Amino acid sequence: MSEWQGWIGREEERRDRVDASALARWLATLDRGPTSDGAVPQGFHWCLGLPDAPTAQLGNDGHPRRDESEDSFMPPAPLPRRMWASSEVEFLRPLRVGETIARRSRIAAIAEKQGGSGKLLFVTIEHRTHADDALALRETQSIVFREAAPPDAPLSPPAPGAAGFDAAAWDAHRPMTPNEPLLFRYSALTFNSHRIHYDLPYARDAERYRGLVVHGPLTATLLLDLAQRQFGDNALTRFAFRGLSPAICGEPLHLVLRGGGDAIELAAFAGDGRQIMSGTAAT
Ligand SMILES: CC(C)(COP(=O)(O)OP(=O)(O)OC[C@H]1O[C@@H](n2cnc3c(N)ncnc32)[C@H](O)[C@@H]1OP(=O)(O)O)[C@@H](O)C(=O)NCCC(=O)NCCSC(=O)C[C@](C)(O)C(=O)O
Repeated sequence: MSEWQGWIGREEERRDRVDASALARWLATLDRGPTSDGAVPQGFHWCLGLPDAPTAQLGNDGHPRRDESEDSFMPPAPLPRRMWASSEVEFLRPLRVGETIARRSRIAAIAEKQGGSGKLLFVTIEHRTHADDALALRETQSIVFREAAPPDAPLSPPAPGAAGFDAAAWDAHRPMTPNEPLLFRYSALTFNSHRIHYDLPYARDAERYRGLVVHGPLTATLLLDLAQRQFGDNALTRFAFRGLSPAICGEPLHLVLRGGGDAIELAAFAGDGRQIMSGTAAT
């Protein structure tokens, strides 16, 4: 039996409210206007039910410390470098300003794997989000913990090559460059104090990234935004994404999609063609 068996099934519940001011800040962060019907655009749910551990209880990476205690929801992964690996979201009904949110989360699986980059520990969490007592969203999220990088490890991802990105194969393309203010605003919106997103010496020296890392849910939110510009606000019934390689702040990011109906393909690429994220969705 895995040493993690006792953590499977552990649950937590967080309560929140869809707040008009938070929504206004989210829309400003994404450079977009409100929806025509007043509902909250898809992607905003990642700003709800946030971790609120006191600052004194944060670990070296800026996340709430993970330990064996009864109040710790996340298992005490011995691997220090945390990343958001993937998510599968089902949108059952749009959220509206003023609604009361209850999100129940459950540790569904913990799996050790050997990856090309070293030892990996995947923690899979199932979330159920109710808005005014109606089930509005289901999400299965995977967080990955990676082993420490030796202090002289080459910075990752490798410096951009020259190949370039080809937009011709896609139906919609939004080029952009995530910058420090965008990353700061997204960290603030999600109350995420993970240092890889704002502390360059830490990101480079402790975790061996080439620069500040763009949040996985921010890239996913930008893809959802692209899809909603194409198909309409709250048009998607499901969205799944997988982080393939870190996006670096200050470097070009190409957000693309193609297809329609139940066969929408989404992706994010770096300027040199390195794929950052893959995704699928359906209307
Ligand atoms: C995760 C890395 C290190 C693995 O890269 P690797 O080369 O070591 O692994 P691999 O050899 O490609 O795969 C090994 C195994 O892992 C699985 N696997 C591999 N990748 C995934 C994935 N994404 N989701 C689910 N499973 C995955 C893969 O299927 C395989 O399983 P198998 O042995 O059973 O066949 C690499 O893919 C990578 O760097 N991805 C980018 C992640 C990223 O940039 N996330 C966003 C930034 S971090 C963040 O936003 C944080 C936040 C918001 O602050 C916060 O803490 O919550």
